[in-house]
Formats: sequence, C-alpha cells, structure tokens
Amino acid sequence: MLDGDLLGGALSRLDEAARHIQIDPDVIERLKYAREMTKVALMIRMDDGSRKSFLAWRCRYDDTRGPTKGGIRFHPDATAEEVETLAFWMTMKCAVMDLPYGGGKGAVKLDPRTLSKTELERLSRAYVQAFSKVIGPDRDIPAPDVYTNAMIMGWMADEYATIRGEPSPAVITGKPIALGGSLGRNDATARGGYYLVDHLAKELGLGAGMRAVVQGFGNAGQFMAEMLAADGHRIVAVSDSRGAVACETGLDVARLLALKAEGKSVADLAGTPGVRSISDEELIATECDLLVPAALEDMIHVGNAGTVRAKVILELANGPVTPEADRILDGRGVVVLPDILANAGGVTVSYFEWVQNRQGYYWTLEDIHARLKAIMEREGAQIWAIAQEKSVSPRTAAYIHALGRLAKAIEAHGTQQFFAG
Ligand SMILES: NC(=O)C1=CN([C@@H]2O[C@H](COP(=O)(O)OP(=O)(O)OC[C@H]3O[C@@H](n4cnc5c(N)ncnc54)[C@H](OP(=O)(O)O)[C@@H]3O)[C@@H](O)[C@H]2O)C=CC1
Ligand SMILES: O=C(O)CCC(=O)C(=O)O
Repeated sequence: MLDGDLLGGALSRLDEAARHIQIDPDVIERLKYAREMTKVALMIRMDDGSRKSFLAWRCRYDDTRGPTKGGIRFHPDATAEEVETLAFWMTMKCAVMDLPYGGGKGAVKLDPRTLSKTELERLSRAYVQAFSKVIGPDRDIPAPDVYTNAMIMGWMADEYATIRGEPSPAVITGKPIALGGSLGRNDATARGGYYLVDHLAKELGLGAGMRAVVQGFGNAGQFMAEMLAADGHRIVAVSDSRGAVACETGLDVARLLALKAEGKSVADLAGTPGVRSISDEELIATECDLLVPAALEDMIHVGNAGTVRAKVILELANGPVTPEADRILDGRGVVVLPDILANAGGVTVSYFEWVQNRQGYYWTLEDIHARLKAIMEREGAQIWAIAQEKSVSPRTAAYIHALGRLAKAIEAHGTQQFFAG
C-alpha cells in the first residue's frame, strides 16, 4: 500500500466510526483480529507433467452474524494481509446489508492467465481439497472475486460434492446457472452500485447525461459501463491492466466489450476516431460526474487524490481509496460512496443464490432485481441519513451502521464467549 499498511488503514475506519457513537471498546478490539486464517501450498500437476506449487489462503474474519462469506481471488500480488483485509471488509459489508453472514475471503497467489484450462481446473479443485474443512454451507461460503468466475465456482462446487459424497450447492455462490447459480449474479455488483447512484442521484447532484469514468474492465467495470451507456450516460474514459483510453463524446462500450471478449485490452481501441490513449494517472484526473474504480485496492492515494475532478466516486472495487486520500477528497468536496455499500450488490445476490439453493426453489430475474433494488435503496438511504445527521462521510456512516448491527450481535451472543481467555 502506498499510504501505509493495508490492514491498518482498513481498521482505522473502525476507530473513526467509533468516535461518533457510543460503543463498547471491546467490540472494536474484537473486530481488529481475524477469527481464523489458513495458509496452504497447493501442488498441482502441470500439463507437461511437471509439478508446481502455489500459495493459497482462506480467512474467516468474523462469524458473529452468521457463516463467513466472501470471494476467492486469483492474483499474482495476493498476500495474507490482503486476504485478511478483504475478509474484514466482507464482515462490515454483510453487516451493512443486514445479510445473515460474517466476513471471509480467499486467494491463490498466481496469474491464472499463465495456466491452461485443465491446469486451472486442477488448481481450483486443489483449493477445495485443501480447504474442505474450512468451507461449508453453514460455515464459510466462497464466491468469485478478481480473476475468478462462474466456471471456476462450478469446478469448486463439483469438487466439494465429490468430497462430501452428495451435491451441496449452497457451499459456494456465483456458480453457473446449470449448477444452481442464481439469475442476476453475473451483473449484481454493478447493478447494486447502479441502483444506489440512481436512488441517491438528487442528493449527489447527479442527473441525466453524466460523464463517467470506469477504472478496471472486468466483471464489475464492464457491466457498470454497459448499464451507464444504456441509460444515456457518456463513458469518457476506461482502463484495464494493460492501458487506458478516453473519448470526449463517449466511448463505444459495445466495441470495448467485444475487445475484452477476444482477450484484448481496452487500450486496443486507441486510434479509432476520437479515441486516444491516456495514462492511468490521466484517467484518475479526468473531469467527470462519476468516477468508478472497479479494479484493485489503493488506486486513489495520497499521490493522486488531489488530481481527482469527479463529483462522486462509486467504489465498486474493494478498498480503492486509501484513508489519506479519503481526507483529501473530503476536503475537496468529492463524495465517496464506500465499497462496503457500493459494491455490496454482489454478495447480496450471492445471498439470494444461497437461499434459493437451500429452499430448492428458484426466483425469476425480476424477483432478483426487485429484491436487490429494495435492499440497496433501504441501506443506502439509512447510511445517507446517518451521514447527514452526524455530519460524517458516507464511509464513516456505513461503518457506524455496520458497527451498530455487529455490536448487537456480539452482545446477544454473550460477551463471556467472545472475550474469554
Ligand atoms: N466480482 C464481484 O462479484 C465483486 C467484485 N468486487 C471487487 O471489484 C473489483 C473488480 O473485481 P471483478 O470485476 O470481479 O474482477 P475481474 O477479474 O473481473 O476484473 C478485474 C479488472 O481489473 C483490471 N485491472 C487489474 N489491475 C488493474 C490496474 N492496475 N489498472 C486498471 N485496471 C486493472 C483487470 O484488467 P485486465 O482485464 O486487463 O485483466 C480487469 O479488467 C475488485 O476490487 C473486487 O474485489 C467487489 C464486490 C463483488
Ligand atoms: O459474492 C460474494 O459472496 C462475495 C463477493 C466478494 O468477494 C465481495 O463482495 O468482495
């Protein structure tokens, strides 16, 4: 992390929120430590017969409000600290949305694009073999995150069923529809963020014909760009890991999606009429109504926060704005809709998937959208109201909101269990 350590920065938000409410300091202290962190080396056979091992983690951060829930990331820069931080954010996110879950997260340290499809399947199965006693439909429920997808969740669900000797679809969400996945999970992260912005548009000073910038063009970023463009907003800049492009009159989102589907970069659109290549820092500094970080952590930091010329930042990524950058943005009047609310559409539809798997009855897409919209609007409005009432940022308000629910659950469990020993 550019502005300090990632976990320390994340936990500092707890202290900030606690300054504005009456809360037992033991609750804050308890939320500063993960309940369980498991690290293994996964050894798989490569297609050429050689063997390779990859570091892998699963963190169950806090299960006070229910089984732990959170995605699995495949990324070459994954670290134990990052996994723990992401699991902490999941704890707060599930509490913000009032889902009956705690927070968890997992990762494998690798670039999945360097593996063949069969190697990737063996790796995904090895992950479940290694963590088969950690995960479970009532214990810890994984889902997709960066560089993982429905296909990988399908292999993982299949491996878990093989180990248990029976299908157990509720162990993992974000599965292919054919294996008990939910309608609407694919675009849920972006859709939740979209519903939130739409609901708070008046308060945020946003309206028709917005200029939007999207950083990261994967699951979250692509669907967000598509929804914004479909509603008549202009996507004036986008990026992925290989570059960024801008177009004053609005990028052709269909062409960007087609490039990504062919395994190319958004940067490959540069040179077509009106489209120019820009740097990552130019993208952050692009004048716009809505800036949507949808890539990785720490993208807006002390070094570039002062260049942001957006009215509103919608954090579809987890942790894209450092605490120091938050202070700079706040001072400049940029409103940040925080990750633990803004990107919670994903885990919310994962929850719907888990519910449908358990009841064996499946909802229509209209049901999913209506339920997601209702929850995003309900929690978004409550957090906005807390922010106004206490004169705090939406992020601090979201932490206050989550802490209230977590504190109640901790208290209801009985403090002797939590603080014994
Ligand atoms: N998927 C989900 O359900 C949820 C995801 N999130 C969060 O959203 C964020 C994105 O996740 P998701 O869309 O699923 O992941 P994907 O793997 O689908 O996409 C990640 C995107 O980020 C891009 N990227 C990586 N590094 C950079 C960089 N340095 N600069 C610009 N772009 C970069 C990738 O580029 P390239 O295409 O070139 O590889 C890719 O387009 C993460 O923070 C994740 O934790 C949050 C809630 C739910
Ligand atoms: O869908 C889920 O369960 C979790 C998604 C996730 O990892 C996240 O919200 O960061």
